[in-house]
Formats: sequence, C-alpha cells, structure tokens
Amino acid sequence: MLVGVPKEIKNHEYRVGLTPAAVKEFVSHGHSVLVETNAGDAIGFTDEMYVEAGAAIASTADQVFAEAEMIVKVKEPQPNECKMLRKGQTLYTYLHLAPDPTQTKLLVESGATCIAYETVTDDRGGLPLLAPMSEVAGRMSVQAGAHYLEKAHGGSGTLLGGVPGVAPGKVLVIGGGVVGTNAAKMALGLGADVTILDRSLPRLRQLDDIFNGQVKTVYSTVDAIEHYSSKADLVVGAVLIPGAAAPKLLTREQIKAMKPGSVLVDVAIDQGGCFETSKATTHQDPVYIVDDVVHYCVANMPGGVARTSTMALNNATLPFGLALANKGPAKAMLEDKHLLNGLNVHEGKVTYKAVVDALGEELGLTYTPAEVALKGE
Ligand SMILES: NC(=O)C1=CN([C@@H]2O[C@H](COP(=O)(O)OP(=O)(O)OC[C@H]3O[C@@H](n4cnc5c(N)ncnc54)[C@H](O)[C@@H]3O)[C@@H](O)[C@H]2O)C=CC1
Ligand SMILES: CC(=O)C(=O)O
Ligand SMILES: [Mg+2]
Repeated sequence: MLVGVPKEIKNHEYRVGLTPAAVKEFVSHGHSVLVETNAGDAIGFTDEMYVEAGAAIASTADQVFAEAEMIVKVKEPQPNECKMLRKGQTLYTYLHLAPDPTQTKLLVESGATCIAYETVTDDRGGLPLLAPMSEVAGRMSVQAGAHYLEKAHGGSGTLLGGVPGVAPGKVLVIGGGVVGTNAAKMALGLGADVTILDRSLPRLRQLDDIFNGQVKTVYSTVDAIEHYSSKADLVVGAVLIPGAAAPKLLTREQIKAMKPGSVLVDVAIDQGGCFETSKATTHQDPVYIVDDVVHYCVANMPGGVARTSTMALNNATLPFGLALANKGPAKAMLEDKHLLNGLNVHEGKVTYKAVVDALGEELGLTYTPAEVALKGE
C-alpha cells in the first residue's frame, strides 16, 4: 500500500502522523511511504531521516493526497484537506466529528473511509489511540493552569503548591479518566489540594487506590460541581462520552460564581467542551476571560509538546496502521472489532452512532452500522 503523510496545517501543530521509525516499520512490511517535505522538521525529524527510513519525499500536500491510498495524520482534516480526499482512500487520524458539522459534511461528501483514532477501543474498555494524547493533555492542563493563575497572565495570583504557612490552591478535576488522572498526578506533584469528580463509582474506587487517599474523590452531581467549582482555583474539564459531544457540566451562572482570577482548562474542548462558556482556542491565542474567569480551551494541547506527543502517538497508532496496510482497510476492520469501532464515515455513510445522534438532524444523516457499510449490504 502507498501510505501518505502530509504536513499538519492546524495552528501551531507540529506533530506528524508517522515518525521515521514508524516509516521504517511500514517499509519493512513491503509498503511505500510518501512524506510531505518538512512534515517533521520542526520536531527534529528531517526529510533526510525519512529518506533514510525508506520514504519518498513529496513537494506538496496535493501530491500526497493525490497519490496515497491511506493518509496518516494527527489532527482532523481542515476543509481544503477534506476536499482532496476521495472514494477508495482511507484517512487515519483524529476526527472529533460530533461537535463539527462542517468537517462531517465534507467527509461524507468525499466518499473516503475515515477512521477516527479517538473511537478505536480495546478489551479493557479504554480508548488506546486517545490515551497517549490524553496523558499528555492531562499533564499539560495543570502546567497551563498554574501559568494562567499568575497575576501577569490574568489569574488570581495563587501558587498551586502554597508555601509553609499558606494553604495550597484548590484544583477540581471533572472526569477521572486518562486526562483526569494525569492532571491529578501533576497537581498533586505540585502540592495542590486536589478533588476529582466522576460519575463512575468503580472509577472513583480505582482513583482512591491509585492516589492512596491523597486526592478527594467525589461522585459527580450538579450539586457537587456547583459546590467544588465555587471554591476552586483551577478547574480541569476532562469528561468524555466516547464519540459524542461533551455534556455542558458547568453553567454560565456557576462560572460567574467562581472566584475572580480562577482558571478553567477545558481539555474536553475537542469534543465541544464541557463548560457553557467554552470555545476552542489555539496555541497562538490560548485564553480569554469570561466573568473574571480565565478560560484555556486549546483543542490540540499535545501539539504544544509535539516531539513527545508524536512519539507517544506513534507507539499507539502503529500496530493498527500496519494492520490497515497489511490486510487492506476493510478486512483489517472486519477482523478486529476494536479497529471497526474507529470507523466513523465510509463511502458517504456515517457509521458512528454518537455522530448521527449529534448531527443527524442538522445534516440529514442516518446511521449505518460500520460492518454493514463495509460489506456494502
Ligand atoms: N484538548 C486536547 O488537546 C485534548 C483533548 N482530549 C479530550 O479530553 C477528554 C477526556 O479524555 P479521556 O480522559 O481520555 O477520556 P476517558 O474516557 O479516559 O475519561 C472520561 C471520564 O469522564 C467521566 N465522565 C463522563 N461523564 C461525566 C460527568 N457527567 N461527570 C463526571 N465525569 C464524567 C467518565 O466516567 C470517565 O471516567 C476527551 O474529550 C478527549 O478527546 C484528549 C487529549 C487532548
Ligand atoms: C486528542 C486530540 O485532540 C489531540 O491530541 O489533539
Ligand atoms: Mg465571578
């Protein structure tokens, strides 16, 4: 198979779909790889390294999209990229379709086979291709929060760790999955006072064990969110209902009632955000203020530490990517229910139910089960 890797074009996005080491794996399995020039240059993966790994270098994205049978990316395709996709071509990347009608419509129109990293599953009920970036974003969320709590950056002037004689800052993490656990680890490491809310009791039990009682775990209710957010210095939004638009858990009223200069980091912004006042921001312009509360809502946080993130992402995407190339996409998905769960759009049909639930009415879409769409029944 001819695998294509275009350069990412989202704001300050320096990650790349395949590392040179991953290219070498594809080539060693008999595949060809075409990488757009300078695709990895910003993070130290030069064209020379890709050539040494066995790739050919394309001078434009157009060439990559025109020639490749499978496009491997990181972020969701931007409108001009969607328009270059075609029937018979596979797109393997993050999509986050539920909050994004424009992209959904364009991918349906393209006829391409579109696999979303974030909905591929594993045997333990996890999301193995989302997890590495959630680890990164969870850890970054506290770094970002601590930064924006500084007075000069719009915050209240609170040091999360406190000092002897002064109480530490309060961190509220809503959603105790991968992002939430990693946020809690970092916040605890800084010496903050950490509370995690989740609506899964088994998960709260696990968190209590993991943190050996050092973080407070609280069952997530409207009342708990209201109570703990009003006392927090930093709130991290880390909930997920896989593939679906994020539920709005913190209302404008509750945000208004927060302490002036407190900080919200809405990691769930890639699924539309879990705070009523959230709107996606970029690394170039990451924050804005509503009712004296600083909002950080960067939709591609791991892009900020693109070198670590690219390597972490490739560790997870490589085995599935190789299966798609080795067996062909349809056979690979039909033989692996977890990879099949990644299929969101195929030949104009939407094959992920939560996307149809979110956008079906607006776009006039109906749901086709992935297996049915692939078998052309
Ligand atoms: N902005 C960015 O750059 C990035 C964003 N993300 C996003 O972060 C979000 C979280 O991802 P993960 O931690 O991997 O998901 P996860 O599935 O590991 O954890 C989500 C947790 O939210 C909990 N939850 C669901 N509804 C809840 C509610 N009403 N109240 C409290 N908890 C609730 C679930 O029980 C689960 O424990 C996702 O939207 C993901 O796409 C991930 C990586 C990067
Ligand atoms: C998961 C995601 O949105 C990201 O890594 O950018
Ligand atoms: Mg206020």
